[in-house]
Amino acid sequence: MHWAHSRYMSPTWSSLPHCPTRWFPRHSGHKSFLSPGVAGVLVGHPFDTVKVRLQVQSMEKPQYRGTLHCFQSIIRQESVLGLYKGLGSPLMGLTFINALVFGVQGNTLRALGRDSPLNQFLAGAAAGAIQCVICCPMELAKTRLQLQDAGPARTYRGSLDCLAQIYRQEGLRGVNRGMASTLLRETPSFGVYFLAYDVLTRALGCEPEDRLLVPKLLLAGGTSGILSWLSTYPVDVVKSRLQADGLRGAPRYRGILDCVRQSYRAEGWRVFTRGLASTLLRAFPVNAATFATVTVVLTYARGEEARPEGDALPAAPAAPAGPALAQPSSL
Ligand SMILES: NC(=[NH2+])NCCC[C@H](N)C(=O)O
Repeated sequence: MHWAHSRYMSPTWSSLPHCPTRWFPRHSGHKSFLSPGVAGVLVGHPFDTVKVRLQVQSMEKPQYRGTLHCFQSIIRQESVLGLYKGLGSPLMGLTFINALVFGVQGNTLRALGRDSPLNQFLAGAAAGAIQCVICCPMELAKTRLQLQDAGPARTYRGSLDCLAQIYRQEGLRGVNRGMASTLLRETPSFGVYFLAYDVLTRALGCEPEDRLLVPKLLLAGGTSGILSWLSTYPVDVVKSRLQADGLRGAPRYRGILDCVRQSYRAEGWRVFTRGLASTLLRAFPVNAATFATVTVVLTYARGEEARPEGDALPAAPAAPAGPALAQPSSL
């Protein structure tokens, strides 16, 4: 794979205005708010609720026997709406998060200059770390609402009420509970997320004129989502436990290491795989839709911007002398 031959200079690529990054150009931030976020959240949230319930339940007297039993129990005891508890939080946060993620990734890759596997990972990791500013409080509210009892006994009336109560009682530190574990989860996983997408779209030969482009983007996006969740899943279990801690009684954990130690002692290493099946069932469709939509929309947007009013696309400059460019999979 000729990383030295940037796909920025490929004929199909260079007919567009200078696009500093392979997928998400520097200005993609304000464009990538066009995320398919709402559809993805509506499809994925039930799986996320099941994941959180399985991650946090105590195995001393487990309420759920597994993924399917958890789905059935929630629907039976809380109706389908039980699967959508805490929905407001990701709905409010996701557009900002996706705009931040794709904007930071594109700008960082541009700043790093060379498109290489390491830089793809680093640009994704930077995006993953920065979006934690929104992701952590968003997931704190989501997790607590997904776990709280229903009815008048419920602690929080909604996501904003949850964050407001926590802020009043514990200040900014409370609203950012779980920030360290969120950073530990998101930074490497977003690096894997974008690197995997880059490698897979090249391997699949994704090109603008490819009639199988969208199925290939969906496959690459969904697979990248699964690989990214697998890469740091045990940290996600710890994060959920820390963000749920104290919801029903006195806090149990003194931090990440104490949570790992207590969880392992009580339930063995399998505790760090709780809810994994539901997570992977969610990860594929949500990320397939996210990556495919953002890539196609931005490619179209770039094509539109490149086309001067009424003129044909500028002719691609002759390929630079030297070895033939590797067939780029860039769009
Ligand atoms: N924790 C991660 N795996 N992050 C990367 C994927 C994030 C993506 N927005 C999702 O919700 O699936």
